Amino acid sequence: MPFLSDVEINSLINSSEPIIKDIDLSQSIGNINSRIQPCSVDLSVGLIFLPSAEPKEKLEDYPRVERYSLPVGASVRIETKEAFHLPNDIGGIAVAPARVSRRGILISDTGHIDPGFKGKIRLTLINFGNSDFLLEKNHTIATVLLFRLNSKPESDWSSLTNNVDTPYSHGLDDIKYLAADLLSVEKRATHAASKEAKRALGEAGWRYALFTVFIPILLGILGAYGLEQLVFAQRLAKIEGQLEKTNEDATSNETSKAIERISDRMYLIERSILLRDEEE
Ligand SMILES: O=c1ccn([C@H]2C[C@H](O)[C@@H](COP(=O)(O)OP(=O)(O)OP(=O)(O)O)O2)c(=O)[nH]1
Repeated sequence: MPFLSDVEINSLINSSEPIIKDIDLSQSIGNINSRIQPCSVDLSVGLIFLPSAEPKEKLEDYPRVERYSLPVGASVRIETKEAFHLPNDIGGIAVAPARVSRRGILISDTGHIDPGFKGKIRLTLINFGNSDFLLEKNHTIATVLLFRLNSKPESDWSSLTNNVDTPYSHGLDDIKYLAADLLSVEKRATHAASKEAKRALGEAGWRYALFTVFIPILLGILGAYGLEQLVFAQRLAKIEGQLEKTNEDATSNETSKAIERISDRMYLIERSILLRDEEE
């Protein structure tokens, strides 16, 4: 099964019955940006069909655009700009171009193109990367290796489909099965963020209480009993050190333990002041 070279592909595209229509031939073979590569053809984005959170009744109800920034975890259906008009002895294998897959974009249904296939190719793209991926009309989105069969098939795509041109809805009407936000990234991110915010607020609340309530009360007690600061300076230094450590603690569990230790110390200080007062 020999693959077609750039020379063969070029002559079949430029023949009286072109095997690919609507292809941009402004860059000639030998140019890195040429649509015709050594043994393949690059296909580009034509239309972008956006799935909907709520499945719609008709294909026409789904938004279609020529430019779209595909969010992380989202999927779209793409129709190529180019249309195949393959004879019955030429088939193709569609693969994702490296520049697309390197960005974490999975093309879920690249596969074979039947000999005799007539029409545009429809692809499903899912963004598994960590950043939005810009899709735009004329951007390369698939690479197709073309091959010639060793012998003619008894039945090609055209005869399988009763020689009717591939219907517009072919490979598009299943858009209703696509999830708008495949990995529910947005939902999960919001949940994680609100959980983290609650945790942070909880810890901050404790720290705020320590600084604004307990410490002033303690200092008030010290002042009221006229005790020399030197007597308690060492203990206060320990409390401050403990508070600093509390700020650095990574988990709420560690924070709670540190707060417990500080509270115990404060209780002991308070008791020692009261005992001293009774003795006097
Ligand atoms: O990613 C692809 C792969 C193929 N095709 C086209 C060319 C192919 O000749 C035709 C049928 O492909 P396939 O035989 O793989 O699909 P099927 O599920 O067997 O048939 P159908 O799509 O009619 O259900 O669809 C696409 O549009 N997109």
